[in-house]
Amino acid sequence: MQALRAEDWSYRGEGAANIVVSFTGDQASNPELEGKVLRIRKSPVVAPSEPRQTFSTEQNYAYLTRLIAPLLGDEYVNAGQLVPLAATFLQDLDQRIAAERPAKRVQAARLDCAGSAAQLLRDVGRPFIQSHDQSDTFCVEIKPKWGFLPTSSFIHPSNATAKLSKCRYCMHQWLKVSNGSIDRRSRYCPLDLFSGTRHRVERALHSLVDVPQNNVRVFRNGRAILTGDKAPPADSNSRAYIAELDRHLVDLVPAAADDSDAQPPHVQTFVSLLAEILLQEPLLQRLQAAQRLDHLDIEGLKGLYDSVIERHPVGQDHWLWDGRFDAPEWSRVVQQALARSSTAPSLSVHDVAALSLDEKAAIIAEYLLAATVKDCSIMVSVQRLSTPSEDPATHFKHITHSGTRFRYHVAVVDLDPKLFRNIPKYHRDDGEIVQHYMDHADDSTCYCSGPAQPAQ
Ligand SMILES: O=P(O)(O)O[C@@H]1[C@@H](OP(=O)(O)O)[C@H](OP(=O)(O)O)[C@H](O)[C@H](OP(=O)(O)O)[C@H]1OP(=O)(O)O
Ligand SMILES: Nc1ncnc2c1ncn2[C@@H]1O[C@H](COP(=O)(O)OP(=O)(O)OP(=O)(O)O)[C@@H](O)[C@H]1O
Repeated sequence: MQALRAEDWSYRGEGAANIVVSFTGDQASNPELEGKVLRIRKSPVVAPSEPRQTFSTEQNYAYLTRLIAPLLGDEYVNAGQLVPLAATFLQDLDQRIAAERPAKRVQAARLDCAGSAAQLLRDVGRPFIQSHDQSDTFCVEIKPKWGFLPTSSFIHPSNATAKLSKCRYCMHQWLKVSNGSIDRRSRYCPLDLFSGTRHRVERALHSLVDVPQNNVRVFRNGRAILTGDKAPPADSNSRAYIAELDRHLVDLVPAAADDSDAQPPHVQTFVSLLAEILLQEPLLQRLQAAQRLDHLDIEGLKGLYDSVIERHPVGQDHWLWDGRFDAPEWSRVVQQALARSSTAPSLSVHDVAALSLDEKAAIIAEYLLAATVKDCSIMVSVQRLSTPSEDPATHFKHITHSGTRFRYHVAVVDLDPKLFRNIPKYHRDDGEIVQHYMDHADDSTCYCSGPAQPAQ
Protein backbone atom coordinates (compact mmCIF):
# COMPACT_ATOMS: atom_id res chain seq x y z
CA MET A 1 0.00 0.00 0.00
CA GLN A 2 1.34 3.44 -0.87
CA ALA A 3 2.02 6.02 1.86
CA LEU A 4 -1.21 7.49 3.26
CA ARG A 5 -1.90 11.24 2.92
CA ALA A 6 -3.82 13.15 5.58
CA GLU A 7 -5.81 15.12 3.01
CA ASP A 8 -7.43 11.91 1.75
CA TRP A 9 -9.20 11.28 5.07
CA SER A 10 -12.21 12.97 6.70
CA TYR A 11 -13.41 12.92 10.28
CA ARG A 12 -16.26 10.45 10.88
CA GLY A 13 -16.62 10.11 14.64
CA GLU A 14 -15.00 9.11 17.88
CA GLY A 15 -15.52 7.51 21.25
CA ALA A 16 -13.44 7.75 24.38
CA ALA A 17 -10.57 5.69 22.99
CA ASN A 18 -10.51 5.94 19.18
CA ILE A 19 -11.05 8.35 16.29
CA VAL A 20 -12.51 7.07 13.04
CA VAL A 21 -11.76 8.78 9.70
CA SER A 22 -13.14 7.77 6.31
CA PHE A 23 -11.32 7.72 2.99
CA THR A 24 -12.44 10.59 0.77
CA GLY A 25 -9.42 10.69 -1.57
CA ASP A 26 -9.17 9.66 -5.19
CA GLN A 27 -10.58 6.15 -5.49
CA ALA A 28 -9.07 5.45 -8.91
CA SER A 29 -5.53 5.84 -7.59
CA ASN A 30 -6.29 4.11 -4.27
CA PRO A 31 -8.80 1.35 -5.08
CA GLU A 32 -7.81 -0.61 -1.94
CA LEU A 33 -9.00 2.32 0.25
CA GLU A 34 -12.40 2.76 -1.37
CA GLY A 35 -15.18 2.33 1.20
CA LYS A 36 -12.72 2.11 4.10
CA VAL A 37 -12.25 3.84 7.43
CA LEU A 38 -9.24 4.03 9.71
CA ARG A 39 -9.81 3.50 13.41
CA ILE A 40 -6.93 5.16 15.23
CA ARG A 41 -6.20 5.26 18.94
CA LYS A 42 -6.17 8.47 20.91
CA SER A 43 -3.84 9.55 23.69
CA PRO A 44 -4.73 12.00 26.46
CA VAL A 45 -3.63 15.62 26.05
CA VAL A 46 -2.54 15.73 29.69
CA ALA A 47 -0.81 12.56 30.82
CA PRO A 48 -2.79 11.07 33.73
CA SER A 49 -0.98 10.83 37.06
CA GLU A 50 -1.53 7.09 37.01
CA PRO A 51 -1.12 5.76 33.45
CA ARG A 52 -4.26 3.94 32.33
CA GLN A 53 -3.49 0.40 31.22
CA THR A 54 -4.86 -0.31 27.76
CA PHE A 55 -4.32 -3.03 25.22
CA SER A 56 -2.33 -2.36 22.06
CA THR A 57 -3.96 -2.12 18.63
CA GLU A 58 -2.44 -5.55 17.87
CA GLN A 59 -3.96 -7.08 21.03
CA ASN A 60 -7.38 -5.57 20.19
CA TYR A 61 -7.10 -7.05 16.70
CA ALA A 62 -6.26 -10.53 18.03
CA TYR A 63 -9.19 -10.31 20.47
CA LEU A 64 -11.60 -9.33 17.72
CA THR A 65 -10.51 -11.88 15.13
CA ARG A 66 -9.87 -14.88 17.39
CA LEU A 67 -12.57 -14.52 20.05
CA ILE A 68 -15.32 -12.00 19.27
CA ALA A 69 -15.79 -12.88 15.60
CA PRO A 70 -16.43 -16.60 16.38
CA LEU A 71 -18.72 -15.59 19.27
CA LEU A 72 -20.94 -13.19 17.31
CA GLY A 73 -20.44 -14.45 13.76
CA ASP A 74 -18.03 -13.29 11.04
CA GLU A 75 -20.90 -11.75 9.10
CA TYR A 76 -21.40 -9.10 11.79
CA VAL A 77 -17.81 -8.50 12.85
CA ASN A 78 -15.40 -6.81 10.51
CA ALA A 79 -11.86 -6.96 11.88
CA GLY A 80 -10.33 -5.43 8.75
CA GLN A 81 -6.57 -5.36 8.75
CA LEU A 82 -3.81 -3.68 10.68
CA VAL A 83 -1.94 -1.02 8.74
CA PRO A 84 1.29 0.73 9.73
CA LEU A 85 1.00 4.51 10.07
CA ALA A 86 3.79 7.07 9.90
CA ALA A 87 4.07 9.65 12.70
CA THR A 88 3.98 12.47 10.11
CA PHE A 89 0.68 11.17 8.72
CA LEU A 90 -0.81 11.07 12.22
CA GLN A 91 0.41 14.57 13.09
CA ASP A 92 -0.99 16.02 9.84
CA LEU A 93 -4.28 14.21 10.28
CA ASP A 94 -4.60 15.31 13.91
CA GLN A 95 -4.35 18.97 12.84
CA ARG A 96 -6.64 18.47 9.85
CA ILE A 97 -9.55 17.00 11.78
CA ALA A 98 -9.29 19.14 14.95
CA ALA A 99 -11.90 21.68 13.76
CA GLU A 100 -14.44 18.91 13.09
CA ARG A 101 -14.13 17.25 16.48
CA PRO A 102 -16.32 18.16 19.47
CA ALA A 103 -14.46 20.76 21.60
CA LYS A 104 -14.82 18.58 24.70
CA ARG A 105 -13.08 15.70 22.94
CA VAL A 106 -10.27 17.91 21.55
CA GLN A 107 -9.48 19.17 25.04
CA ALA A 108 -9.26 15.63 26.39
CA ALA A 109 -7.30 13.69 23.78
CA ARG A 110 -5.66 13.75 20.37
CA LEU A 111 -4.56 11.13 17.89
CA ASP A 112 -1.86 8.96 19.37
CA CYS A 113 0.96 10.10 17.11
CA ALA A 114 3.33 7.59 18.69
CA GLY A 115 1.03 4.74 17.62
CA SER A 116 2.46 2.68 14.81
CA ALA A 117 -0.61 0.82 13.58
CA ALA A 118 -4.35 1.33 13.13
CA GLN A 119 -7.29 -0.75 12.01
CA LEU A 120 -8.31 -0.33 8.37
CA LEU A 121 -11.99 -1.33 8.36
CA ARG A 122 -14.89 -1.54 5.96
CA ASP A 123 -16.98 1.60 6.28
CA VAL A 124 -20.09 -0.02 7.71
CA GLY A 125 -21.81 3.37 7.84
CA ARG A 126 -21.63 3.53 4.02
CA PRO A 127 -21.28 -0.04 2.82
CA PHE A 128 -23.01 0.43 -0.55
CA ILE A 129 -21.73 1.98 -3.73
CA GLN A 130 -23.86 4.98 -4.63
CA SER A 131 -25.50 5.11 -8.02
CA HIS A 132 -28.18 7.32 -9.54
CA ASP A 133 -31.06 4.85 -9.12
CA GLN A 134 -30.58 4.25 -5.41
CA SER A 135 -31.22 6.55 -2.48
CA ASP A 136 -28.56 7.95 -0.18
CA THR A 137 -27.36 5.52 2.47
CA PHE A 138 -28.86 5.99 5.93
CA CYS A 139 -27.10 4.33 8.84
CA VAL A 140 -28.37 3.97 12.38
CA GLU A 141 -25.87 3.33 15.13
CA ILE A 142 -27.32 1.93 18.34
CA LYS A 143 -25.41 1.36 21.57
CA PRO A 144 -27.90 -1.10 23.07
CA LYS A 145 -26.23 -1.71 26.48
CA TRP A 146 -27.33 -4.57 28.78
CA GLY A 147 -30.27 -6.52 27.37
CA PHE A 148 -30.93 -8.99 30.18
CA LEU A 149 -31.84 -9.23 33.84
CA PRO A 150 -29.47 -11.18 36.08
CA THR A 151 -30.60 -14.41 37.73
CA SER A 152 -27.53 -15.12 39.84
CA SER A 153 -28.01 -16.52 43.32
CA PHE A 154 -24.96 -14.49 44.38
CA ILE A 155 -26.98 -11.27 44.38
CA HIS A 156 -27.38 -10.08 47.96
CA PRO A 157 -31.01 -10.30 49.17
CA SER A 158 -31.04 -6.55 49.87
CA ASN A 159 -30.30 -5.87 46.18
CA ALA A 160 -32.38 -8.67 44.71
CA THR A 161 -35.74 -6.90 44.42
CA ALA A 162 -34.22 -4.09 42.38
CA LYS A 163 -31.72 -6.08 40.33
CA LEU A 164 -34.01 -8.96 39.40
CA SER A 165 -36.77 -6.65 38.15
CA LYS A 166 -35.12 -3.46 36.81
CA CYS A 167 -32.43 -3.53 34.16
CA ARG A 168 -29.04 -1.99 34.70
CA TYR A 169 -29.51 0.71 32.03
CA CYS A 170 -32.76 1.99 33.53
CA MET A 171 -31.34 2.00 37.06
CA HIS A 172 -28.17 3.75 35.81
CA GLN A 173 -30.28 6.56 34.28
CA TRP A 174 -31.30 7.71 37.79
CA LEU A 175 -27.67 7.96 38.90
CA LYS A 176 -26.62 9.72 35.68
CA VAL A 177 -29.27 12.42 36.19
CA SER A 178 -28.18 12.85 39.77
CA ASN A 179 -24.47 13.27 38.89
CA GLY A 180 -25.28 15.57 35.97
CA SER A 181 -23.95 13.38 33.15
CA ILE A 182 -27.41 13.43 31.52
CA ASP A 183 -30.19 15.97 31.97
CA ARG A 184 -33.18 13.64 31.82
CA ARG A 185 -33.89 9.95 31.90
CA SER A 186 -34.50 8.17 28.62
CA ARG A 187 -37.56 5.97 28.22
CA TYR A 188 -35.36 3.57 26.23
CA CYS A 189 -35.20 0.14 27.89
CA PRO A 190 -32.73 -2.40 26.46
CA LEU A 191 -35.07 -5.21 27.53
CA ASP A 192 -37.51 -3.89 24.91
CA LEU A 193 -34.88 -3.88 22.16
CA PHE A 194 -33.81 -7.44 23.01
CA SER A 195 -37.36 -8.72 23.60
CA GLY A 196 -37.88 -10.24 20.14
CA THR A 197 -41.36 -8.68 20.15
CA ARG A 198 -42.21 -6.18 17.43
CA HIS A 199 -44.08 -3.59 19.48
CA ARG A 200 -41.39 -3.58 22.17
CA VAL A 201 -38.58 -3.25 19.64
CA GLU A 202 -40.42 -0.33 18.01
CA ARG A 203 -41.01 1.24 21.42
CA ALA A 204 -37.27 0.99 22.13
CA LEU A 205 -36.40 2.65 18.81
CA HIS A 206 -38.93 5.47 19.29
CA SER A 207 -37.54 6.12 22.78
CA LEU A 208 -34.01 6.28 21.39
CA VAL A 209 -35.08 8.91 18.86
CA ASP A 210 -36.85 10.90 21.60
CA VAL A 211 -33.81 11.00 23.90
CA PRO A 212 -30.75 9.88 21.94
CA GLN A 213 -28.04 10.41 24.63
CA ASN A 214 -25.04 8.38 23.42
CA ASN A 215 -27.25 5.41 22.50
CA VAL A 216 -28.27 6.34 18.98
CA ARG A 217 -26.94 8.23 15.98
CA VAL A 218 -28.25 8.44 12.44
CA PHE A 219 -25.95 9.16 9.50
CA ARG A 220 -26.80 10.13 5.94
CA ASN A 221 -23.97 9.23 3.57
CA GLY A 222 -21.65 9.23 6.56
CA ARG A 223 -22.74 12.64 7.91
CA ALA A 224 -24.46 12.66 11.31
CA ILE A 225 -28.08 13.86 11.10
CA LEU A 226 -29.19 12.71 14.56
CA THR A 227 -26.96 12.56 17.62
CA GLY A 228 -27.38 13.15 21.33
CA ASP A 229 -25.83 16.59 20.85
CA LYS A 230 -28.61 17.65 18.46
CA ALA A 231 -31.37 16.87 20.93
CA PRO A 232 -32.61 19.85 22.97
CA PRO A 233 -32.10 20.07 26.74
CA ALA A 234 -34.70 18.65 29.10
CA ASP A 235 -36.27 22.04 29.80
CA SER A 236 -37.16 22.50 26.13
CA ASN A 237 -40.12 20.82 24.51
CA SER A 238 -38.71 21.41 21.03
CA ARG A 239 -39.07 18.50 18.66
CA ALA A 240 -37.40 20.44 15.85
CA TYR A 241 -34.56 17.92 15.64
CA ILE A 242 -37.06 15.10 15.04
CA ALA A 243 -38.81 17.17 12.37
CA GLU A 244 -35.40 17.67 10.74
CA LEU A 245 -34.75 13.92 10.86
CA ASP A 246 -38.15 13.37 9.26
CA ARG A 247 -37.25 15.75 6.42
CA HIS A 248 -34.13 13.70 5.68
CA LEU A 249 -36.06 10.44 5.81
CA VAL A 250 -38.48 11.66 3.12
CA ASP A 251 -35.69 10.64 0.74
CA LEU A 252 -35.58 7.08 2.07
CA VAL A 253 -38.99 5.83 3.16
CA PRO A 254 -42.66 6.58 2.41
CA ALA A 255 -44.80 8.28 5.05
CA ALA A 256 -46.73 6.05 7.42
CA ALA A 257 -50.43 6.00 6.69
CA ASP A 258 -51.38 6.05 10.36
CA ASP A 259 -50.82 9.54 11.77
CA SER A 260 -51.92 8.64 15.30
CA ASP A 261 -48.34 8.04 16.39
CA ALA A 262 -46.43 10.68 18.30
CA GLN A 263 -43.60 10.62 15.76
CA PRO A 264 -43.69 12.26 12.32
CA PRO A 265 -44.69 9.96 9.44
CA HIS A 266 -41.30 9.13 7.89
CA VAL A 267 -39.71 8.52 11.28
CA GLN A 268 -42.56 6.09 11.95
CA THR A 269 -41.87 4.11 8.77
CA PHE A 270 -38.13 4.21 9.41
CA VAL A 271 -38.58 2.81 12.93
CA SER A 272 -40.84 0.08 11.65
CA LEU A 273 -38.34 -0.81 8.89
CA LEU A 274 -35.47 -0.98 11.40
CA ALA A 275 -37.53 -3.13 13.77
CA GLU A 276 -38.27 -5.55 10.95
CA ILE A 277 -34.59 -5.80 10.02
CA LEU A 278 -33.54 -6.35 13.63
CA LEU A 279 -36.23 -8.97 14.13
CA GLN A 280 -35.24 -10.95 11.06
CA GLU A 281 -31.54 -11.00 11.95
CA PRO A 282 -30.19 -13.36 14.65
CA LEU A 283 -27.81 -10.66 15.89
CA LEU A 284 -29.72 -9.41 18.95
CA GLN A 285 -30.17 -12.97 20.22
CA ARG A 286 -26.45 -13.59 19.81
CA LEU A 287 -25.56 -10.36 21.59
CA GLN A 288 -27.89 -11.22 24.43
CA ALA A 289 -26.45 -14.75 24.74
CA ALA A 290 -22.93 -13.28 24.82
CA GLN A 291 -23.93 -10.71 27.46
CA ARG A 292 -25.34 -13.54 29.57
CA LEU A 293 -21.84 -15.00 29.85
CA ASP A 294 -21.95 -12.79 32.93
CA HIS A 295 -23.27 -15.81 34.85
CA LEU A 296 -22.60 -14.85 38.43
CA ASP A 297 -23.36 -11.13 38.26
CA ILE A 298 -20.55 -8.86 39.43
CA GLU A 299 -21.55 -9.63 43.03
CA GLY A 300 -20.51 -13.26 42.55
CA LEU A 301 -17.67 -12.51 40.17
CA LYS A 302 -15.90 -10.13 42.54
CA GLY A 303 -15.39 -12.99 45.05
CA LEU A 304 -13.93 -15.13 42.29
CA TYR A 305 -11.64 -12.26 41.24
CA ASP A 306 -10.39 -11.87 44.82
CA SER A 307 -9.67 -15.57 45.16
CA VAL A 308 -7.78 -15.67 41.85
CA ILE A 309 -5.71 -12.61 42.77
CA GLU A 310 -4.89 -14.15 46.12
CA ARG A 311 -3.50 -17.32 44.56
CA HIS A 312 -1.96 -15.78 41.47
CA PRO A 313 -1.05 -12.10 41.93
CA VAL A 314 -1.30 -9.89 38.86
CA GLY A 315 2.24 -9.29 37.66
CA GLN A 316 2.90 -12.99 37.27
CA ASP A 317 2.22 -14.25 33.75
CA HIS A 318 -1.32 -15.39 33.20
CA TRP A 319 -3.38 -15.59 30.02
CA LEU A 320 -6.34 -13.97 31.78
CA TRP A 321 -4.74 -10.58 32.31
CA ASP A 322 -1.68 -10.21 30.14
CA GLY A 323 -3.56 -9.67 26.86
CA ARG A 324 -2.40 -12.86 25.10
CA PHE A 325 -5.66 -13.27 23.25
CA ASP A 326 -4.06 -15.88 20.98
CA ALA A 327 -3.55 -18.20 23.99
CA PRO A 328 -5.38 -21.54 23.59
CA GLU A 329 -7.15 -20.97 26.94
CA TRP A 330 -9.01 -17.97 25.52
CA SER A 331 -10.15 -19.91 22.43
CA ARG A 332 -11.29 -22.75 24.65
CA VAL A 333 -13.44 -20.33 26.68
CA VAL A 334 -15.19 -19.18 23.48
CA GLN A 335 -15.63 -22.72 22.17
CA GLN A 336 -17.13 -23.89 25.46
CA ALA A 337 -19.47 -20.89 25.57
CA LEU A 338 -20.67 -21.62 22.04
CA ALA A 339 -21.09 -25.34 22.72
CA ARG A 340 -23.19 -24.78 25.84
CA SER A 341 -26.92 -24.50 25.69
CA SER A 342 -28.30 -21.00 26.09
CA THR A 343 -29.03 -21.52 29.77
CA ALA A 344 -26.26 -20.35 32.03
CA PRO A 345 -24.67 -22.84 34.43
CA SER A 346 -26.11 -22.08 37.85
CA LEU A 347 -23.29 -22.17 40.35
CA SER A 348 -23.69 -22.04 44.09
CA VAL A 349 -21.19 -20.57 46.56
CA HIS A 350 -20.21 -24.13 47.39
CA ASP A 351 -19.58 -25.04 43.69
CA VAL A 352 -17.45 -21.95 43.19
CA ALA A 353 -15.28 -22.68 46.22
CA ALA A 354 -14.44 -26.08 44.76
CA LEU A 355 -13.29 -24.75 41.38
CA SER A 356 -9.67 -24.95 40.25
CA LEU A 357 -7.76 -21.78 39.37
CA ASP A 358 -8.19 -22.48 35.65
CA GLU A 359 -11.93 -23.01 36.04
CA LYS A 360 -12.26 -19.72 37.91
CA ALA A 361 -10.16 -17.96 35.25
CA ALA A 362 -12.47 -19.33 32.54
CA ILE A 363 -15.55 -17.92 34.31
CA ILE A 364 -13.87 -14.52 34.65
CA ALA A 365 -12.84 -14.64 30.98
CA GLU A 366 -16.49 -15.22 30.02
CA TYR A 367 -17.46 -12.23 32.15
CA LEU A 368 -14.91 -10.05 30.34
CA LEU A 369 -16.21 -11.17 26.93
CA ALA A 370 -19.71 -10.28 28.12
CA ALA A 371 -18.46 -6.87 29.29
CA THR A 372 -17.23 -6.11 25.76
CA VAL A 373 -20.59 -7.03 24.25
CA LYS A 374 -22.51 -4.97 26.84
CA ASP A 375 -20.70 -1.89 25.52
CA CYS A 376 -20.68 -2.47 21.74
CA SER A 377 -22.64 -0.64 19.02
CA ILE A 378 -24.79 -2.00 16.20
CA MET A 379 -24.72 -0.25 12.82
CA VAL A 380 -27.63 -0.83 10.44
CA SER A 381 -27.24 0.72 6.98
CA VAL A 382 -30.15 0.96 4.59
CA GLN A 383 -30.52 2.08 0.99
CA ARG A 384 -33.71 2.21 -1.07
CA LEU A 385 -33.59 0.43 -4.42
CA SER A 386 -35.52 2.15 -7.19
CA THR A 387 -36.01 -0.94 -9.26
CA PRO A 388 -37.76 -3.71 -7.38
CA SER A 389 -36.04 -6.33 -9.57
CA GLU A 390 -32.67 -7.94 -9.03
CA ASP A 391 -29.99 -6.09 -7.06
CA PRO A 392 -26.66 -6.46 -8.88
CA ALA A 393 -24.83 -6.39 -5.53
CA THR A 394 -26.07 -9.83 -4.54
CA HIS A 395 -24.03 -10.05 -1.36
CA PHE A 396 -26.30 -7.52 0.39
CA LYS A 397 -29.45 -8.54 2.18
CA HIS A 398 -32.83 -7.24 1.05
CA ILE A 399 -36.13 -6.40 2.59
CA THR A 400 -39.45 -5.17 1.21
CA HIS A 401 -41.22 -2.80 3.56
CA SER A 402 -44.17 -0.43 3.00
CA GLY A 403 -44.17 -1.52 -0.64
CA THR A 404 -40.56 -0.39 -1.08
CA ARG A 405 -37.49 -2.54 -1.61
CA PHE A 406 -34.29 -1.86 0.36
CA ARG A 407 -30.85 -3.37 0.66
CA TYR A 408 -29.31 -3.38 4.11
CA HIS A 409 -26.20 -4.27 6.03
CA VAL A 410 -25.79 -4.93 9.75
CA ALA A 411 -22.50 -4.81 11.65
CA VAL A 412 -21.23 -4.58 15.22
CA VAL A 413 -18.46 -2.14 16.13
CA ASP A 414 -16.53 -1.10 19.22
CA LEU A 415 -15.68 -4.56 20.45
CA ASP A 416 -12.47 -3.93 22.35
CA PRO A 417 -11.36 -6.11 25.27
CA LYS A 418 -12.09 -4.95 28.81
CA LEU A 419 -9.45 -5.03 31.50
CA PHE A 420 -9.31 -7.73 34.16
CA ARG A 421 -8.21 -5.07 36.64
CA ASN A 422 -11.48 -3.16 36.01
CA ILE A 423 -13.43 -5.81 37.92
CA PRO A 424 -13.25 -4.04 41.32
CA LYS A 425 -14.46 -0.85 39.56
CA TYR A 426 -17.36 -2.75 37.99
CA HIS A 427 -18.24 -3.98 41.47
CA ARG A 428 -18.14 -0.45 42.92
CA ASP A 429 -20.18 0.96 39.99
CA ASP A 430 -22.80 -1.74 40.41
CA GLY A 431 -23.09 -1.04 44.13
CA GLU A 432 -23.45 2.68 43.50
CA ILE A 433 -26.04 2.29 40.72
CA VAL A 434 -28.20 -0.12 42.71
CA GLN A 435 -27.90 1.75 46.02
CA HIS A 436 -28.75 5.05 44.36
CA TYR A 437 -31.74 3.46 42.66
CA MET A 438 -33.03 1.97 45.91
CA ASP A 439 -32.50 5.23 47.83
CA HIS A 440 -33.84 7.71 45.29
CA ALA A 441 -35.92 6.10 42.58
CA ASP A 442 -39.61 5.73 42.47
CA ASP A 443 -40.35 2.28 41.07
CA SER A 444 -43.61 3.46 39.57
CA THR A 445 -41.90 6.11 37.44
CA CYS A 446 -38.95 3.96 36.36
CA TYR A 447 -39.22 3.34 32.63
CA CYS A 448 -37.82 -0.19 32.77
CA SER A 449 -40.18 -2.53 30.94
CA GLY A 450 -39.09 -5.51 32.99
CA PRO A 451 -38.80 -9.09 31.83
CA ALA A 452 -40.63 -10.40 28.80
CA GLN A 453 -44.19 -11.43 29.62
CA PRO A 454 -44.79 -15.14 29.05
CA ALA A 455 -46.91 -15.83 25.97
CA GLN A 456 -50.64 -16.09 26.80
O1 LIG B 1 -20.08 1.18 32.67
P1 LIG B 1 -21.01 1.87 31.69
O2 LIG B 1 -22.23 1.05 31.43
O3 LIG B 1 -21.30 3.27 32.08
O4 LIG B 1 -20.27 1.90 30.27
C1 LIG B 1 -19.19 2.79 29.94
C2 LIG B 1 -19.73 3.72 28.86
O5 LIG B 1 -20.64 4.57 29.47
P2 LIG B 1 -22.19 4.70 29.06
O6 LIG B 1 -22.49 3.75 27.94
O7 LIG B 1 -22.32 6.14 28.67
O8 LIG B 1 -22.94 4.41 30.32
C3 LIG B 1 -18.60 4.60 28.30
O9 LIG B 1 -19.15 5.36 27.23
P3 LIG B 1 -18.96 6.97 27.16
O10 LIG B 1 -17.47 7.19 27.26
O11 LIG B 1 -19.75 7.51 28.32
O12 LIG B 1 -19.54 7.36 25.82
C4 LIG B 1 -17.44 3.75 27.74
O13 LIG B 1 -17.91 3.02 26.63
C5 LIG B 1 -16.92 2.81 28.83
O14 LIG B 1 -15.98 1.92 28.23
P4 LIG B 1 -14.42 2.00 28.64
O15 LIG B 1 -14.38 1.76 30.15
O16 LIG B 1 -13.98 3.37 28.24
O17 LIG B 1 -13.79 0.87 27.87
C6 LIG B 1 -18.05 1.96 29.41
O18 LIG B 1 -17.51 1.26 30.52
P5 LIG B 1 -17.51 -0.33 30.66
O19 LIG B 1 -18.35 -0.61 31.85
O20 LIG B 1 -18.09 -0.93 29.41
O21 LIG B 1 -16.08 -0.68 30.85
N1 LIG C 1 -16.18 0.23 10.71
C1 LIG C 1 -16.77 1.43 10.87
N2 LIG C 1 -17.40 2.02 9.83
C2 LIG C 1 -17.99 3.25 9.97
N3 LIG C 1 -18.01 3.94 11.12
C3 LIG C 1 -17.41 3.39 12.20
C4 LIG C 1 -16.76 2.12 12.13
N4 LIG C 1 -16.26 1.84 13.36
C5 LIG C 1 -16.59 2.90 14.14
N5 LIG C 1 -17.28 3.84 13.45
C6 LIG C 1 -17.80 5.14 13.95
O1 LIG C 1 -16.80 5.75 14.76
C7 LIG C 1 -17.30 5.97 16.09
C8 LIG C 1 -16.17 5.76 17.09
O2 LIG C 1 -15.70 4.42 17.00
P1 LIG C 1 -15.63 3.48 18.28
O3 LIG C 1 -16.98 3.36 18.91
O4 LIG C 1 -14.96 2.24 17.91
O5 LIG C 1 -14.72 4.38 19.24
P2 LIG C 1 -14.27 4.08 20.74
O6 LIG C 1 -13.43 5.22 21.16
O7 LIG C 1 -13.62 2.73 20.76
O8 LIG C 1 -15.66 4.07 21.51
P3 LIG C 1 -15.91 3.88 23.11
O9 LIG C 1 -15.68 5.17 23.79
O10 LIG C 1 -17.35 3.48 23.18
O11 LIG C 1 -14.97 2.80 23.55
C9 LIG C 1 -18.46 4.99 16.24
O12 LIG C 1 -19.37 5.47 17.20
C10 LIG C 1 -19.03 4.95 14.83
O13 LIG C 1 -19.90 6.06 14.61
